[in-house]
Amino acid sequence: MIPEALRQALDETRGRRDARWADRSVLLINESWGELALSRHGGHLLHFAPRDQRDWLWTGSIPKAPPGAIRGGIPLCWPWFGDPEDGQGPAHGTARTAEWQIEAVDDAEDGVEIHLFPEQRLDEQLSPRLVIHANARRLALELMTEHDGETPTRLTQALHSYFDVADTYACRVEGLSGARYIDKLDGFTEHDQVGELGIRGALDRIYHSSRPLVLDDGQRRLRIAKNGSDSSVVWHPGTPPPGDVAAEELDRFLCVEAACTHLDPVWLAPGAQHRLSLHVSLADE
Ligand SMILES: O=P(O)(O)OC[C@H]1O[C@H](O)[C@H](O)[C@@H](O)[C@@H]1O
Repeated sequence: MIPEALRQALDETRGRRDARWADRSVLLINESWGELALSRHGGHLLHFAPRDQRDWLWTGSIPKAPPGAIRGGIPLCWPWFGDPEDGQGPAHGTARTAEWQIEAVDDAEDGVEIHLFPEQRLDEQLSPRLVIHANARRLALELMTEHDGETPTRLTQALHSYFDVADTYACRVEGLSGARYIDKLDGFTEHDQVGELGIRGALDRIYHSSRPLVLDDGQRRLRIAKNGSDSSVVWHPGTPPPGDVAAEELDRFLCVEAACTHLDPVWLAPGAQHRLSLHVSLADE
């Protein structure tokens, strides 16, 4: 599910073109393999759907005006996840509200490969780059971080994917059984997941897990795999919805995020690199 104006703009797109949506510059792609929409504000993937399939990602219809962050798609939480340790700066870091430059849009694997980097320096020592791979069978994102400074430094981050679902409260997330998690809605207490995870209401959990997951919404099963991440965050705000989520859209998404949180921060030495990646495909194919 994506906003009507974005839907219309995609319907009017043949091939690849630049357009405006919600006061942002977006790249729209509508090709034989499928569709994609990418905002330069935030380096933020807003939409992906293989040809003749339901949307894989959800983006809300009442986005905040820039420089506010967009609710939906795949926000880039970088160079920290959640609140900053020193209390300085916005939740989830500076990348999701920065302007990103699209460096290349290449044909690859019967689909597209898009390379991006931020227009301005976002951290004193760390520099990110993003590569998006999309075709009829899969969506993959790689968020690369390079340490080009002089002292060891700590990174937390997330590819904060909002998946489109038929009904949030009918969803099951498979693959977390037995995993230890921190329940942010229960005072950051630790628990063990017993059985598969069903969504019944508001949820904000960090699972200590690197395993591939399956998101089953009763109508579709998406396989969500990752690399370079030992935290899987599962989030849904429940009621009342945040100000930038319409009440009737609240049960149409679930966030399942590939993250490096305070449970598994990445320590980078000068010259070192880290790659966080997310790979989404239909399960059972
Ligand atoms: O409202 P945002 O800053 O976009 O954050 C949305 C959510 O992101 C993550 O999933 C966090 O675990 C949540 O605690 C947070 O509420």
